[in-house]
Amino acid sequence: MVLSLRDVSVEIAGRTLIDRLRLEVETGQVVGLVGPNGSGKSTALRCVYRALCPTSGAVLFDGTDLASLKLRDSAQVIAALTQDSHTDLDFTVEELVALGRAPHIRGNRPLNGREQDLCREAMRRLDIDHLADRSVLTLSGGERQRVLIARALVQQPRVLVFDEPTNHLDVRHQIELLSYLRGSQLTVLVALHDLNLAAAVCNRIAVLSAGSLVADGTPAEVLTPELVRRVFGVDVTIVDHPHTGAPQLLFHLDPTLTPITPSKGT
Ligand SMILES: Nc1ncnc2c1ncn2[C@@H]1O[C@H](COP(=O)(O)OP(=O)(O)OP(=O)(O)O)[C@@H](O)[C@H]1O
Repeated sequence: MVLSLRDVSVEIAGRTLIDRLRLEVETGQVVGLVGPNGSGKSTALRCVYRALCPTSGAVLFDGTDLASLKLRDSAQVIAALTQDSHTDLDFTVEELVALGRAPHIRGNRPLNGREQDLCREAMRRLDIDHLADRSVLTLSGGERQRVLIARALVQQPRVLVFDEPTNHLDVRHQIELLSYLRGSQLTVLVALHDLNLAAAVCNRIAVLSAGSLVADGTPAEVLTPELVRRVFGVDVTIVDHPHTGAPQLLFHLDPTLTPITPSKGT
């Protein structure tokens, strides 16, 4: 087990955001974290990439409590793409991607030839090689997201922690990214809102609701109409994907929801 969340709880200002979360991620698996807004997905991931310390419980990497490792050592093995990833500094795309090597570099050593090849390969894979000399400040949301993903890949981590990596990406780049993650043999813990993408890419899906784990299993085990109704409050019909057999959710629109109109006399 490469990554193991053992009864992780997070309390902030007297409120329990995560309640005794137990989650295992095996080497080479893609594990999806899904749940409604505010259910605690980002909070759980923050404990893994160490932006937060659990109030109780522990996150183990290869059996070692992450809290006992230097930040630099854990950054060598865990790379994160987060909701808080900033790109508000005037770096070029090439420079920002190269920063992914920072945890592996002592002092001001320049990237060696192998590392430069790695950066070029990541930029090619993420379809941003043509943007290499552009300032990241001038990029579109999807281009910026792809730069941050490339930076995480050149870190060559043992575990990738991705918080909504498909944000801003058009459908082709979403499919390319998730196909890459699925085929890469990388160990990935990824928060996703799109349940159909989660079903297509994840070996396992863990479902959070109000800070608690309410289901954990294969997509077919977890994504049932009952669970989707109970956790997300929407009705779905579930069919098997004709090529892969993965569950696909067909959502029912709610005909009782009507537009908001101003009340008379206001
Ligand atoms: N620093 C904080 N202080 C107080 N409350 C917080 C803090 N960080 C998160 N929360 C609250 O904890 C809950 C879980 O937030 P979190 O961002 O983990 O949810 P999420 O499942 O990632 O949501 P979303 O799908 O909207 O991104 C939310 O109600 C949020 O308002």
